[in-house]
Amino acid sequence: MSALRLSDVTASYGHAKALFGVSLTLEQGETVGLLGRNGAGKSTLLKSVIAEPSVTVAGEIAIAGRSLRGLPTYRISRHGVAWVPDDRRVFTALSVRENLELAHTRNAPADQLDKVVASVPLVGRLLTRRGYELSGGEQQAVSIARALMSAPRFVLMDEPTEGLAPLIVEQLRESIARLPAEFGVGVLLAEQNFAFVAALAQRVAIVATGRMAWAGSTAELKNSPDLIDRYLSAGASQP
Ligand SMILES: Nc1ncnc2c1ncn2[C@@H]1O[C@H](COP(=O)(O)OP(=O)(O)OP(=O)(O)O)[C@@H](O)[C@H]1O
Repeated sequence: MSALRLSDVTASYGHAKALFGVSLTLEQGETVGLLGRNGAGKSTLLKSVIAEPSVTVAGEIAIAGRSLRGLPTYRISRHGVAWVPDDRRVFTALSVRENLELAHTRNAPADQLDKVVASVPLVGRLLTRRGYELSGGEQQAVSIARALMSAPRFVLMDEPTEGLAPLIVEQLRESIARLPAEFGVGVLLAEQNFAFVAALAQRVAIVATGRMAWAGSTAELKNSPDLIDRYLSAGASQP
């Protein structure tokens, strides 16, 4: 089991800085919540890890002590980091099965599709459907399933519940809950939905205006209404 470690990471879009010296560790087999208001820097942190081209990153990001510095996105993916973007990016003209098969890499077991479908059952019922026929929640399930097709060590999810109905959010929660044990992955869950994070994550980090504002156990945050008021969006669901 290895860890993904961010140390003193600074990120900017051109001249505009969005992250200021952020540090965070994610172990394989655990789920960590990344909370914060709109514009706090959650997506930027995930994009920094995968070296998304719009972001310029300084500081250290490493897996098991091996630096990812300077590597392009596809190489970082080969090191075992998968990203579930907030806009889901399902190929609309392809079937769900084709969307998943395209993401099946050589390092992953031959039966990875069966394993993924067992963990994300919603996707199993959709295999012959085209991307354009899917609801937002179904697209989200496909996006998560696709991330698993490369047998990653770490999965970075960007607001998977955004805009989704409670019933499908519950199905996604059940699937995400299985991932650390069934795939051995570490899940970094960027969210504004605190109830969703609290149901899945043992630890939580809060970013505010690009800085790490607080980090600790989910249980501690649940019992800290002042922190919730200060750092989470008004109306963020509470457990
Ligand atoms: N492509 C971009 N170009 C310039 N600035 C950007 C870009 N993307 C994000 N930003 C800025 O970076 C800061 C952090 O944004 P980010 O998207 O990381 O926040 P977030 O916490 O994910 O918010 P949300 O919950 O709204 O997605 C914000 O000030 C935002 O305006």
